[in-house]
Amino acid sequence: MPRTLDGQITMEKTPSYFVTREAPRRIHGMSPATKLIVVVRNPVTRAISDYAQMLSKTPGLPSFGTLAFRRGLGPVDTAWSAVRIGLYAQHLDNWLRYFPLSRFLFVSGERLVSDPAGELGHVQDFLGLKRVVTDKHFYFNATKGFPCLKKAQGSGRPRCLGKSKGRPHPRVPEAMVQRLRAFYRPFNRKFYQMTGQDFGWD
Ligand SMILES: Nc1ncnc2c1ncn2[C@@H]1O[C@H](COP(=O)(O)OS(=O)(=O)O)[C@@H](OP(=O)(O)O)[C@H]1O
Repeated sequence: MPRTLDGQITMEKTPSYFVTREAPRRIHGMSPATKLIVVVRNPVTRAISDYAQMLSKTPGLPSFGTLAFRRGLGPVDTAWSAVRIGLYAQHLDNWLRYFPLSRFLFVSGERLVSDPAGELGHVQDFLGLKRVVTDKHFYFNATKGFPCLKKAQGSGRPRCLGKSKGRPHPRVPEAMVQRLRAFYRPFNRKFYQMTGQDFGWD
């Protein structure tokens, strides 16, 4: 990590930290005062999004259903990373052995799309920053189907996230979606209890 002067904040972003067993111990060892921001979205949509990303890198991958369910139709395969990552309560359990809940901010991935300024308001408050980023900074880009920045820093031109963000998802049969929803429900409920936040996925 780069050195941080007084008045500066160093940020590091890696999605896999949240699900990496050794990460909480190591990060706590580096600084127990670290603030932790976790963006979570409906684990079913998350799994499909993850699969879309895998498919973009490995065309010809087996179907979503083949990977998500053992023997194609059997129980949900929690060994598959796209499924396992969505077990947020289990991952959080591992972190809470090292950090109290007060060091976490959980950002709703859904609200980050529907109300980016609102979610970033919480982020700024959590970090003890003045609310500099507001709804004035965003517009909804109908082509992209997502909010984008009105002016990117340094260029003054609008800026959307890249092609790998906000990709179309492959169609997954509704029955599979429902089975996954039912599978995640108890884990989601536990996560709502642990965080004191209802993310509205059920
Ligand atoms: N403003 C805006 N523009 C585009 N995309 C947005 C935006 N806000 C949130 N998202 C959601 O971000 C999802 C991709 O983020 P990831 O966490 O998968 O990215 S990464 O793991 O850091 O590569 C991506 O997921 P997919 O839609 O499944 O591609 C988006 O839903």
